Amino acid sequence: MEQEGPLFILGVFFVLGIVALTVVAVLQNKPLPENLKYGIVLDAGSSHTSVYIYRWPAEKENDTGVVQQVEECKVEGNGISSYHEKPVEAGLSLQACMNKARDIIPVSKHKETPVYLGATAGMRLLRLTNSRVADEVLASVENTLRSSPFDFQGARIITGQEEGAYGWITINYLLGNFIHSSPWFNIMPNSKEGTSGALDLGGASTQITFVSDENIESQDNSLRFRLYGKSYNVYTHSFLCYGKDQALRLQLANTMTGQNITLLDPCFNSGYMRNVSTADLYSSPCVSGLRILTAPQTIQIQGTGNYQLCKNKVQTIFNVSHCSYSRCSFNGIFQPGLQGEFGAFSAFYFVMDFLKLTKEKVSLDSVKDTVERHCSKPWAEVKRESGRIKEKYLSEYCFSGVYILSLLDLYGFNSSSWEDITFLGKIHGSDAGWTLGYMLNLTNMIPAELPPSPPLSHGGYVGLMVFFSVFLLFILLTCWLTFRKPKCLQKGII
Ligand SMILES: O=P(O)(O)OP(=O)(O)OP(=O)(O)OC[C@H]1O[C@@H](n2cnc3c(O)ncnc32)[C@H](O)[C@@H]1O
Ligand SMILES: [Ca+2]
Repeated sequence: MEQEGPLFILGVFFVLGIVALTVVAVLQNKPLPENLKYGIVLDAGSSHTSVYIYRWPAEKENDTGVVQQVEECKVEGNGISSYHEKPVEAGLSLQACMNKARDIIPVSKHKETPVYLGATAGMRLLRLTNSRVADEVLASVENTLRSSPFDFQGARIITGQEEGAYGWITINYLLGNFIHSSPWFNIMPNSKEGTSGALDLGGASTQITFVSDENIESQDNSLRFRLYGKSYNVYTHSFLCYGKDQALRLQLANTMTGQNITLLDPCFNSGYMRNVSTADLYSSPCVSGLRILTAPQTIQIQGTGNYQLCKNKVQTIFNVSHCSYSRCSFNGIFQPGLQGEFGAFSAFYFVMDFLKLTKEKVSLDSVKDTVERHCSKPWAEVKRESGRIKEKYLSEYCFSGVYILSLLDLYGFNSSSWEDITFLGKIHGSDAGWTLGYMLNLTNMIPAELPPSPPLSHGGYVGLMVFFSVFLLFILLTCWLTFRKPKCLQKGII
C-alpha cells in the first residue's frame, strides 16, 4: 500500500505525458495556412485575347495537377494583330481585364505575381506582312503590362512549335498523365498509361502534337522532354494559315474569279449572304499569292449549303501531291502514324460542341451525317434555332465542320481512330490551351525528375502518432485493471 501512492502518481504522469505528446505532435504538424501563389498569362490569339489567372499552393509547386485556373477574362474586340493601323490602342484594349486581375488577386500578392503575354499566329502573320508594325503592337501591349502592379515578365510572339508543345503539356498536366508511374503521387489517378496527343484549332494556325515511337524524320517536328522522371519523344507541327479563319480565306480565294460579283458558296447555308471586301481578303499573307488583279472591290457570298460540294472545295486548300519523307499529312509536312488518345480543343471543341457531338463518343459516320444535315439547313432555320450565337460563328459552322473533318482525315484519323479523340473545352475547370503549359515551364514548375516526397502524408503521420499513443495508453490501462497494483510497472515491462 505504501508503494501504491508513488506508483499511481507515476502512472498519472505517464498518461499525461502521452496525451501531451499527442497534442504537441498534432499541433506542431498542423498544416500552415495555405500560401497561395498566382500567375497571369495573356493568350494574344489571332481572333481575340484572353487573360488567364492561375493559382496554386506554394508548398506544392512541383506537384502535378495543383495549378488551377481561377479566371478567364476575354478582352473586348479582336486580337492584338487587328490593331495594325493603330498599334497604341492594342495596349489599351487589355486594360479592363488587367483591372479585373487586380481585383481578383490579393494586393499583397501583386508584386510577386508574374505576367506573361504570348502572341500566336495573328502576330506571326503581321510580322510577315510588316515586322515594324508587329513590334509596335508588342511595344504597346508591353507598356500596358509594365504599368500594371504585377511582375511583368515579357511579351513575345511564341513559335508554332512552342504553341504545340505547351498545349500538349497543359492537357497532360491537367489530365494527370505525367504522374501515374509514381507510387507517391495519387492525385487525379489516370487509369490509362501514356499521354494524350493535343489538337488545337485556332483562327490562324492549327497544331498537332503527340508522343511517337517512330523516327521523327524532320528535326523541326521533333521535341524531347524529360518531365517528372520520364522521357518523351514528341512530334509537333503548327500549320500557319490553317486556323479556321485563314482556311476560310484560302477557300474563298481559291474560288474567286476575275469578274463575278457574286460567289455561290456551298460551305454556307442556303439563304445566307455576306459581303467581303477583296482588299481585306487579300490583306493576309496566307492568300496574297492567290490575288486576282481583276477581282471586284467587293464580292457577295451567297450560301448554297451543300456538304459534298463544300468538302470538294475545302480539299483544294490542301496540297497532297508531294512528300519527301516516308509519309506526310499535307503540304509536304512529315507526320508519323497517329498514336494514342487525343484531346482536341479550341475551335475543334467550339464547333463540335455547337453540333452537340462532344458529350459522348460519336462515330465518324454520325459526325459526318450531323455536319451534312447542318449544312443543308436553310439559314433562316439555323438562325431560328440558335439565334443568340454571334452571327460570324453561326454562319461558319457548316464550313468549320467540313474543314475539321477534312483536316483530321489528312492527319490520318479514320473510323476507328476517330474514337480516340475527345473534344475538350475545360479539364477540371482549366481551359485546354497552351497558356498553362507556358506558365508551368517559365516558372520552373515542371521538374525533369520526380521531386523527393516524404513516405507519409501529414495526415498519415499524425494518424500514426495518435494510434501508437492510444495503443500505449491501452496497454497501461490494461495492466492497471488486470493487476490492480501496476505490477507491470514494478517489473519494468513498460
Ligand atoms: O491560335 P490562333 O490561331 O492565334 O487563334 P485564336 O487563339 O484567336 O483562336 P481561338 O482558339 O480563340 O478560336 C479559334 C477560332 O474559333 C472561333 N471561335 C471562338 N469562339 C467560338 C464559338 O463559340 N463558336 C465558333 N467559333 C468560335 C474564333 O473566331 C477562331 O476563328
Ligand atoms: Ca489559340
